[in-house]
Amino acid sequence: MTTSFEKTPGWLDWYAGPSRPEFRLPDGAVDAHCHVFGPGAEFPYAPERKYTPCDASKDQLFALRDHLGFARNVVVQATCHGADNTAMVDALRASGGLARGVATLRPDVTDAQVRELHGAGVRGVRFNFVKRLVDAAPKQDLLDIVEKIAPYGWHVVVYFEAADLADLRDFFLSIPVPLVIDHMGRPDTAKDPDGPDFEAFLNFMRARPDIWCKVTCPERLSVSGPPALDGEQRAYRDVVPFARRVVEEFPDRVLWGTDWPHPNLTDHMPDDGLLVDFVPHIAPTPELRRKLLVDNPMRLYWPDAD
Ligand SMILES: O=C(O)c1cc(C(=O)O)oc(=O)c1
Repeated sequence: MTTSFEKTPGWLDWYAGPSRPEFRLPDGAVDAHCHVFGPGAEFPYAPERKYTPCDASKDQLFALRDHLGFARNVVVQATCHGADNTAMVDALRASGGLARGVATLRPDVTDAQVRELHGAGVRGVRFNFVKRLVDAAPKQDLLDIVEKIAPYGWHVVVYFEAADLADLRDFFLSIPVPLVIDHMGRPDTAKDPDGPDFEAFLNFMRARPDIWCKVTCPERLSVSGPPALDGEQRAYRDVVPFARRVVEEFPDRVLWGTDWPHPNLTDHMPDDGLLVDFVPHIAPTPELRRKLLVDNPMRLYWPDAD
């Protein structure tokens, strides 16, 4: 049986034929936030999904990895697959150890299932608080999940909007495993990077030494652009001061990734080669770049690698 899906109206497909980055990634660089979508005919999208994407397969992801010069991927379960981690796990298994994963779990997940995911390369669970992407889960359910993953040394990836941090902060701090924040907690980049809102985010990061941050998604966070298209080397300038503050204050707990295939962008689809060229602007020294792209993700996802 062939299953076909109709993309959400206005869906922007990932950028075909990205440029080769001018910035040469350090050896062993990890794309620490990316997704696979389906293909829907093989790995159907979840009935409870809030969007239906274009397909973005593991082979296409691995081709992008090689083209951009990354060595490894961290594949984060996309919400369009709900808690069915099959497509993500299939990518991990096909990667020959070059991909780790972050899963979505339900509270009734069994220890045997967590163990199997661990064996496939999953090292974290994602809790999503972005209302346009998921319906809210009861906090107790999330804490029950934490109890099940903690023995495996996993972390919790949290995705939330800046405006919700004040309400979520105490809950986050009650989670007894490391936390990884998606997309810098989605700051409003029209505001002052030195103002009280971003300071509240930085203060949250200061609250515990095991809170990590992905300084990702300038294409999502930028208000004034310009977009990473047509060779633009000064893309998303308004996001730079935010990301740079995080990288400079927390050099040992920042991660970077492409966010390919960039779900739910509505304005433009970036050239991923030019997105890689954004990195030196937020991590201005070779040492910061090595930490961001190699040392930190390796410590979190491949701690046993040589
Ligand atoms: O902002 C988004 O729309 C988004 C969605 C997803 C997902 O659907 O999993 O993941 C992301 O990292 C970002």
